[in-house]
Amino acid sequence: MTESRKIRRAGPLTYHGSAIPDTTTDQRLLDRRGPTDWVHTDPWRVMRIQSEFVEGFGLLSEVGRAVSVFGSARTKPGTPNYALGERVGARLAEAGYSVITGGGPGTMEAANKGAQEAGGHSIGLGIELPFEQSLNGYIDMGVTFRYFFVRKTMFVKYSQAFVVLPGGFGTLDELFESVTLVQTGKVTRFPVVLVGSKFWGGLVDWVRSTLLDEGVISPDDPDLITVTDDPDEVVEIIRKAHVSLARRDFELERVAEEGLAAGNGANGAE
Ligand SMILES: CC(C)=CCNc1ncnc2c1ncn2[C@@H]1O[C@H](COP(=O)(O)O)[C@@H](O)[C@H]1O
Repeated sequence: MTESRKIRRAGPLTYHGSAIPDTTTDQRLLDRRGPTDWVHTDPWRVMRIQSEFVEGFGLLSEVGRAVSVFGSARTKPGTPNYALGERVGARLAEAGYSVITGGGPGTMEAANKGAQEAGGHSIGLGIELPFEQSLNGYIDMGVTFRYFFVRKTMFVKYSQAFVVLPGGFGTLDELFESVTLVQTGKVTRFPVVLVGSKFWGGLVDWVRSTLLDEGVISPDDPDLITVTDDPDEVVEIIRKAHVSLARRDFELERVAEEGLAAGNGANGAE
């Protein structure tokens, strides 16, 4: 690829050829080996971070029910895991969920493709990376973020379940961040479904044995994750979890209303 054809997306900006900066926005914020002028500019950077939140909220706030699908950026079309990603995207779309991915290649592309071809709503939340990268070609609504942490907020805020296909460090990061948010009660309606029992089996066994044996997680914690090989079951697990969470909400509301009616209303605090 010639220099002039290279592009890099950073938020609403697209850099071409020699205009592509040597570093990414995240590197300039986080990498302290760089020049120290960041000390003087960070307060201004906050405005840019804020604008990414505004843009993300603006794009996503009217998306209905949605599921985020994660998985390897390196999975090639025509492989079993790519086909699995397509089927998962399609089943979710058929069940009425918008499909949100990281907007990149591999399994992200597969899930977007499956969702789009099934007539669903396909969303990509891309990230500025040090090498050339654009959103995959199966996205109806996309935004490219500069900051990883802003993008991650969007996945959690605008989806009601996480589905995780086989992947590497990025996928593991997204998996464990979501499980931690559920474990600590930061999100309360979040099934986390791993797809591919052969790939995930070793990790799940390790969680159930080593982590439990060492006492570093609670006995119920392994149940925060469900594993399946069947895209239909992915949808079934998510539906069931949402129904039981809705029932729980209804029950909590009923108890609160009864309490109020009996004159013991507690003051809710944010
Ligand atoms: C060919 C290549 C490496 C492209 C990278 N391009 C990417 N574009 C968008 N999201 C990404 C990318 N790489 C990693 N991610 C994020 O991290 C996860 C995949 O990381 P990994 O490949 O499993 O570790 C994805 O769910 C995605 O949210």
